[in-house]
Amino acid sequence: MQTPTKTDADHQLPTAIEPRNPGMALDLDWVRTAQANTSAIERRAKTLPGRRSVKKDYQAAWLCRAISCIDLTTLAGDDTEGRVRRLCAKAAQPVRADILEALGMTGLTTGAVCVYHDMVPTAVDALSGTGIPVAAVSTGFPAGLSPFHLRVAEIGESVKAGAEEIDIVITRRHVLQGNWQALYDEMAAFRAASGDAHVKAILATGELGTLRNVARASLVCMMAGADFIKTSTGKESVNATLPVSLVMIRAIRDYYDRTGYRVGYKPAGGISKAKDALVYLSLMKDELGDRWLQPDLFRFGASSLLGDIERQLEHHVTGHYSASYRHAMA
Ligand SMILES: O=C[C@H](O)COP(=O)(O)O
Repeated sequence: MQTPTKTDADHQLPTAIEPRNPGMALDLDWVRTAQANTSAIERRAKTLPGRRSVKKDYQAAWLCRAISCIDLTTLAGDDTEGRVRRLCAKAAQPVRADILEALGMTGLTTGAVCVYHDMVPTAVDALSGTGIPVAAVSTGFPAGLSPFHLRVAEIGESVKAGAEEIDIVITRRHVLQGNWQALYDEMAAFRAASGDAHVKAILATGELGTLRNVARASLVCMMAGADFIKTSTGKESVNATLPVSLVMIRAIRDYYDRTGYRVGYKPAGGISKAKDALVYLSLMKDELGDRWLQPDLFRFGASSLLGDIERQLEHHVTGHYSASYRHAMA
């Protein structure tokens, strides 16, 4: 794995986000021919975790890169303004100042803060002046089964409240019934309602039945203008996995090869260990190349990953874990 240098401005601050994917007409022939060879995908996925050892010296730089790609998330029924403000403070200073100083790193922030619509004004206020965007999960998250006009209206409300990124959830039924036109129309309407905001399409892959459905739904959402495709809400019983990631990443590659537009990728749900973050970064680099290692094209949707990365960075810098960490792990 190539090493990002500590002076690399790319991982100092998230890249400004512009809507980039204009979408295209629904190409049903392309959708229907999209396949996923499940056993080949699963074989390849099994080789990923142990295949690359990132040299220790490089690890800290890669972990900082991972931080810059986190959508730091709280999506709980008991979220409060206080919790969201603490999360935003953490997004603006994700790692203790002494650790960052020892790493020679400045200006490191997470990629975004991700909250429910109701918490958008609080997050926008708390992040004011930091340059960190707020991502809102809209459209009746997580099931996405509220009336269609309300889902569209919720997007408009989130944008009005200051969300610069909108994470929409698709109707799984459209995928399970192979109703690609309905999925395309839904996604296109969500894209239009988002205006200039950046749109991430949550496929809820754990509920789509097959990897082939994941491949097809990925293509349709990109055709309808999604700027990112995202695995999961974090609320399904199966969330981000490596096989699903391979399928979605390869759909992104096919879409880029055919249209010239780069769509981002966001694995979300259950990613909580620094070593898993390194596997995902390595997967992105292998399958899509360095350009997809920037926060405008890659995000982790994660509520607890940052804590583990911070502990690993502390260990890297001081050679030991804090007493509270040792106590917790004892
Ligand atoms: O989109 C983000 C996910 O909801 C976060 O899931 P997590 O709490 O398992 O990290």
